[in-house]
Amino acid sequence: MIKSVETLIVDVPTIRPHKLSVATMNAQALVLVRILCDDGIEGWGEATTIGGLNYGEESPESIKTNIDTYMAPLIVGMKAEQVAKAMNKLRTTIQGNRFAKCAIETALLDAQGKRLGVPVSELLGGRVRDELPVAWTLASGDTKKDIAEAEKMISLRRHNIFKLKIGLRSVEADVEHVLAIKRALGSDISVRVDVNQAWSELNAVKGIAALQAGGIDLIEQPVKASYKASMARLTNQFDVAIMADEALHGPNDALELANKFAADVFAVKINQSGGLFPAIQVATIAELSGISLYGGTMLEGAVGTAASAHVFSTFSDLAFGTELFGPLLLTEEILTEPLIYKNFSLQVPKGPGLGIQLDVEKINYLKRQQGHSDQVDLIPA
Ligand SMILES: O=C(O)C[C@H]1C=CC(=O)O1
Ligand SMILES: [Mn+2]
Repeated sequence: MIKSVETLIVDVPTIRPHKLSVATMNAQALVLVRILCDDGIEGWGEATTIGGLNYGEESPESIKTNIDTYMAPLIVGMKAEQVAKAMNKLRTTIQGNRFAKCAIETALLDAQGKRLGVPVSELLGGRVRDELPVAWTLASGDTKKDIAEAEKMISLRRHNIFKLKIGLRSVEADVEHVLAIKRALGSDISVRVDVNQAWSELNAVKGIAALQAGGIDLIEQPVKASYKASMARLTNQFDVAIMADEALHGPNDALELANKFAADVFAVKINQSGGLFPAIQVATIAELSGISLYGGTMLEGAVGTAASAHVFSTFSDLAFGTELFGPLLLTEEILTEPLIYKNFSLQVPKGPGLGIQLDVEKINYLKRQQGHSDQVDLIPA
């Protein structure tokens, strides 16, 4: 039986300012969910947003409040081993709130995996890989610093795929920045861009043409999420892969984008999809439509990253790899044993459930005290 659902917010500073077109992040707020079951098993889940409400329509505070007030009472007392039934109750009773639902589904699956002695990946159909290639996002905003950061990552054998956050400056300035980095890193290194919806279609045509000519491999969400026809025209016009990210809020969007031929690649995210099973549905729609897959992140900490890794490990074709670097952007470790990054990849945990152990003392020390939401360290773009 599900005995209790606890939520807490943990604010963790980033290792450097992370500059996106929508916000500059100096910290990440992890919303952690702990579900206690009457068989003594506990499960952990996590939701994160990017820049409070700058990126999406849920905030860390809304996730916590909505779980505490509306979701927990619906599932407390239900059978903990009936994860699908509990999630069905939440999904049929509560509108939206994909991130909150994802955190709860993660915690229930973590507990269920521990109960059955199997990794979450096996509850999702089974992993086909134990390692996931991991891109790093260069987002200092400074060309020289980004090149130095990339070179360091390559020499550490931590990352050989780099994604650059652009869209704040003029198209010309951004293209110059990206191509300077591509030239410095050479042809063996994959360089991609994420525009985070910042371009008009006209700017996108200009920018993508120049980036394609300069050897860039992937263009992520160049225009607004709602401009699906525009995404379709860009996908049709250019050889370079166009990826949908913010346009993908779960399986229904995936179906619409696939039907409109509006992307070459889907960035699958467990939080944006509304949970681990909906994320798998997004991937299934992609696979059935000939769309390539990329394992995305909402800059989750260790719990959400481990959960994402279990999901992505089930994808047979992960042509563009993943960007599961969230924990590496944070200054504090919240696991007793950190996730393992080596040989340009993240190892998918092998133990029961998520296969991770939370450092509860550390989490208690870091957790936001009630009424201190002003701790969030955010600079709007
Ligand atoms: O992809 C996004 O839009 C969000 C996120 C993922 C990596 C990163 O730096 O930001
Ligand atoms: Mn993106």
